[in-house]
Amino acid sequence: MPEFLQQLNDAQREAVLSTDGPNLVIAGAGSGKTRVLTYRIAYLLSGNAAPWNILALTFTNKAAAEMKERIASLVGRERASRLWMGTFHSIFLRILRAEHERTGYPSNFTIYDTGDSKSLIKSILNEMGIKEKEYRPGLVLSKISSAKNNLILPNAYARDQKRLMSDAASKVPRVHEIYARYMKECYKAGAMDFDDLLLNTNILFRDHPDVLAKYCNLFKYILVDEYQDTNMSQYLIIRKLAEPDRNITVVGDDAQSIYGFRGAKIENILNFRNDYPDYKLFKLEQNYRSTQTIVNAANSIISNNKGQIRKQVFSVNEEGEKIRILQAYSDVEEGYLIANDIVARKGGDEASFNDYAILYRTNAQSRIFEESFRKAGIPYRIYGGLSFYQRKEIKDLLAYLRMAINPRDGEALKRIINYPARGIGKTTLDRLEATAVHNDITIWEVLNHPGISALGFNSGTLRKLGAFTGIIKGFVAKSGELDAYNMTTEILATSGLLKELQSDTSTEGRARFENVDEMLNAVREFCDARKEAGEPASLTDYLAEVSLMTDQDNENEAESEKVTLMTIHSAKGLEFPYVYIVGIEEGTFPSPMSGSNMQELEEERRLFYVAVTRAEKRVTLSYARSRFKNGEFNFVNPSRFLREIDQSYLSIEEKSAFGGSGMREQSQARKPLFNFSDRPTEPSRPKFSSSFSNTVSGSSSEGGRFTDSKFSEFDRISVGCKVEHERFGLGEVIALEGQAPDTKAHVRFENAGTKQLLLKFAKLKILG
Ligand SMILES: Nc1ncnc2c1ncn2[C@@H]1O[C@H](COP(=O)(O)OP(=O)(O)OP(=O)(O)O)[C@@H](O)[C@H]1O
Ligand SMILES: [Mg+2]
Repeated sequence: MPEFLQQLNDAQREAVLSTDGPNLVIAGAGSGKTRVLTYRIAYLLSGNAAPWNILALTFTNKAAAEMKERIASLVGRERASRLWMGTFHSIFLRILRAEHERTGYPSNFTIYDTGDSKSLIKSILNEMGIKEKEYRPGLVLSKISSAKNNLILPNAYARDQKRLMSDAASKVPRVHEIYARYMKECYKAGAMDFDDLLLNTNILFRDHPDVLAKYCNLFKYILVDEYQDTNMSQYLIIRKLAEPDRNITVVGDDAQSIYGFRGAKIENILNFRNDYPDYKLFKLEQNYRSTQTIVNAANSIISNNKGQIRKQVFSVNEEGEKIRILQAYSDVEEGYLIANDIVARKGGDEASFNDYAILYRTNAQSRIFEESFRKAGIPYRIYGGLSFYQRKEIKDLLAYLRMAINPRDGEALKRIINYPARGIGKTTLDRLEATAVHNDITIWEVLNHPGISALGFNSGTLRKLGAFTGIIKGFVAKSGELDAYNMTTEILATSGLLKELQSDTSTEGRARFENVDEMLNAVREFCDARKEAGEPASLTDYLAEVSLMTDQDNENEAESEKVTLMTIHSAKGLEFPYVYIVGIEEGTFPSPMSGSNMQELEEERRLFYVAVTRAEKRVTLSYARSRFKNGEFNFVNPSRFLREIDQSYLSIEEKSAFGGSGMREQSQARKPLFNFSDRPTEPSRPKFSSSFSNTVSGSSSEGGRFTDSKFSEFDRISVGCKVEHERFGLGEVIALEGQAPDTKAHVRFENAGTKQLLLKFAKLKILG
């Protein structure tokens, strides 16, 4: 037995050593599931298995890279290379490219991201005479995505009564037609969206048994991480590939299933038992990641869910600090509280910014923290959201690169046909597009068709279109010879993009230029790394890598120290010493959508469990009492999840940007903490209750303490006063109502209309 297996506990080692047959590892967070997969691969490699016979599917590219690194350190880089390890999307993209002749797609098919897909749906709606307002492209796309992930093709969709009824209920009864057209357009454009990568793999394996047999033979061992979040499409691929050897090991935790909204099925775990009745079950119970307090608190959260597989999780690490709860008056103040907290705590043991993570429910929450961190001088890195590759100038350049390898790519073409401006207007493009639709060809084919001169364009326009086509053809010709880097510099120079960017000397313009320069660096690094590893560095390879980046794969990851900001979804599988989970309010977390539905609420609770279990040493939870959301200012209630944590693991910290900080542990409080009267019942319409500040402080006098220190300055306020508000700007008080501390001011703002503001929360500056 290799020495490195000593680095596992008995249960983990058993799971690693069971190399043949189906294995299911079900275990709680931080118990070493990913570690078992990693060591299992190392163990297989230290025996007779060849790396190319091992298929390991991870949730992110980053997880795959880290695993590979670890395996290399255990068995040597040579053995660890050539593993089939990556996300479902990247592995099956590779197979679809290799087998493209069977699928009818070009080998260098493009991958449409969500933006491309939505844009295509908009064109289709336009053509069908449907208004975008009536059929929101995002909604249509999510319905198409759900169908694909359940392997329902357009014809089957049109017969699927349940889906048709659901569409009718959402007032979008023609989704099935849009779906059929969408599929056709993607195929014509030589493009696949993310779901297609899985769907087409299923179709490939279904229609070409010889291809399936080839990969079944190749993959002697199959391993899947985060199995609880696989969807139907992924499940079927794995099941097919695992035959006939059935050497399949999956690890997962039903309590961490958080992608139900995207079609992931916890039932896949139960199916595993039915599909492989001779399976071996392994349970890991010791959490190595977190303190006892964190593990116990997380257990108390998840025990509120009815639908779950019961399991033990314990920690023998130190007991650790209690879970802290910070209360802020507003979302802006929440940002400051946390920035101050990090500044105050960093130092001594807490030496590095890398040790801190801020986790939120939705990407939109990041802005407040970005601002407060910037002001406090805290370096941060942000994952997901509007990433580098979604910036306009980068998408423009990427569109040129895409055209160079696949000019049929309609979304890329529409993006750049008149950028930089070359006098090809919207009317021209509309006519080209209409002709393409009418003749069932692509815009590129229209441009290259001899009949284009008969479409009624004047000679000037024809000349401009010809020039554009010429430029793209030049790129296509070169893309076979040049590597990704040389191709990119060539395109920048010849397309006019570089000149366009250089001509804008404004601050924003310079920033755009620097971003493009940064991308050029990234392409160069990509090429160098590929060449060093003896792998191809073509434009096609580069674009595949960029398209398949997940929210966890931060593209400009610097070595420097930074606080991590990310959604809870993208924090899956990761760990940080100090974790802040923010915005724990009804209507934010749980999200407003989950208010009425038990299943969705349980998914939100699992998400909360995932968030808490990312932490090694300390968890800090925070909520605000008011939040600006969807352009509206709302008073909000603390989340029901706070009440669900066993209160013996909590401590409340009262801090405020107005000064004053005090910490009390719950054990010393006289009243239970979350026995508050404004128990949320209608999360989608949060209502304010002034009793909260008393209840949370444990006694009314402490609630009063806040009032005293903060509101005295408002004694000066009167009708006619000029005031300034952080968001609404300058205004004048036109009326006052109610008694302190619940006095409300009606303020007419110069640029924001009249607002009613509760003085104790509004942070008004009185100008006189
Ligand atoms: N036997 C062990 N000895 C020392 N450290 C361990 C052991 N098992 C796991 N760990 C460490 O505990 C942490 C959690 O392990 P791992 O990430 O594999 O858990 P997991 O079950 O995959 O968690 P999650 O459910 O969050 O994905 C890691 O830092 C890992 O290195
Ligand atoms: Mg894991």
